[in-house]
Amino acid sequence: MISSLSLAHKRPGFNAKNLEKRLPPPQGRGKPRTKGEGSRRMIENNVEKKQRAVLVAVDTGEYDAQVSLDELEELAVTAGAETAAKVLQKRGGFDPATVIGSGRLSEIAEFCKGDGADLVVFDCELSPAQMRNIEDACGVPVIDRTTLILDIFAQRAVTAEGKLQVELAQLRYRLPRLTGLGGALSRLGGGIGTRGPGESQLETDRRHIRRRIAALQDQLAELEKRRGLLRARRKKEGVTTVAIVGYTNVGKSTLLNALTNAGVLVEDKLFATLDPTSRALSLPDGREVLLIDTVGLVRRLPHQLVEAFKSTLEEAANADLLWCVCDASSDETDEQVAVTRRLMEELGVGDKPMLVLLNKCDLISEAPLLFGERTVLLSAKTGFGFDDLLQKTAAALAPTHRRLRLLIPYDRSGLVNEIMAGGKVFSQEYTPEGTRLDALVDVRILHKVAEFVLHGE
Ligand SMILES: Nc1nc2c(ncn2[C@@H]2O[C@H](COP(=O)(O)OP(=O)(O)OP(=O)(O)O)[C@@H](O)[C@H]2O)c(=O)[nH]1
Ligand SMILES: [Mg+2]
Repeated sequence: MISSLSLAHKRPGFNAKNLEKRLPPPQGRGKPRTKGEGSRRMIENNVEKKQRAVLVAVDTGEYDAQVSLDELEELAVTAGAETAAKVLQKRGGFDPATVIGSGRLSEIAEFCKGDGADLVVFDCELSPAQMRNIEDACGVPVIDRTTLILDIFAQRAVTAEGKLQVELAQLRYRLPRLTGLGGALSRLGGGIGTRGPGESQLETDRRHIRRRIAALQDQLAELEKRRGLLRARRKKEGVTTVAIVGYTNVGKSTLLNALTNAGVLVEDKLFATLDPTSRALSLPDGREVLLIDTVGLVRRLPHQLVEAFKSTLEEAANADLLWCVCDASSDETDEQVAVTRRLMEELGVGDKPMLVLLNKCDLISEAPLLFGERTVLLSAKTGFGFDDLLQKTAAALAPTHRRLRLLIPYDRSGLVNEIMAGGKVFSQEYTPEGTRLDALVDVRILHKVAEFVLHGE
């Protein structure tokens, strides 16, 4: 234990501050441990004790590994763990057997065996063999970023569809990783990476899992069909939709709640929202739009998750306008917008009209450089910028209706019914000349009512 710590101090990349700050309590430290004991203890103590995780990233220069590692830490904390140490290793590429170099691996192994940590989380995806090799060396469960995110999703899914989607993604991800994992099944008792609906299924054989996957796909297809019908009906009824998309924890749900009293759970945590909630919102031009909250994004969102949440994200893909919310008080504002744009492109809707909402501006003193015509400076918390947001939203949406004052003669009163059916009437008065209306008229019937428009009122 001591030697691993002092080594850690000397080695660049090992976050010594974290190691010092979050040292495990002295009892039991240095006690020899057999393989598997860690997981048993984890189950016993699961309720009152947080898992202590070593977080590992390899910097191959492909992306900003430090930022990604910091985000991994946030994800681990969200999943209920605490950081025991952070390790960043610069390498030309991943080691095919163990991802990181053998020297660094034995350092981490020593740290784990000395009771410094009971979980190792890798920022990159691990192959089944890599997972097994690292697990054998460290004697504690080893998971990767995808498993971690899936675990958070499993904890947070609320609706039937959300739960099915998470279970499907978990099973698909675990299936190839079950082969030959021998001892690994014993670790499926609890803790990060093992929660969620998949637990009982995982103790049975792969065939059973495959059957379960097929059943889940059927159920989801059924739900997706229903969702599709709903979307088609909305479209037919001419409902305009605005989807709130963006990075996790930027304030999407807070905004929906502030604008519509939706009562969606808001938390200072990643992935508070997994299921789309929609609420009606009135625009200044009198139009009503449907506002849809969506699942938050993270950088390098695992492909399985995009796949799993495709139907949910399709709500965004099918919207008439996107509100891309980002956190103006973060150093990562640009990256948050970029991640969202990339995902929209992946969904094939990169060219959809989009407003960029710079939220949490109550936390900043200067307006960010990003500011422009299609940008709104906003605070979901204080309400600052709401007027601007609604104005720009109305302007960004293709006009479907026009507000008009009309005088419809009684022999054409069929038109009044038509206006009511396709638009909205604000006031109606019966005069000797006919029905006077103040109404939002569907642009598709403008030609029919043009001669009855009252000008100059
Ligand atoms: N200061 C400040 N805090 C805000 C503002 N908007 C949201 N927050 C806080 O940011 C945190 C995250 O808010 P949520 O609305 O849950 O964020 P979200 O984007 O829906 O997050 P996910 O559902 O996890 O993707 C909460 O603690 C909010 O109180 C804002 O305008 N100003
Ligand atoms: Mg939310």
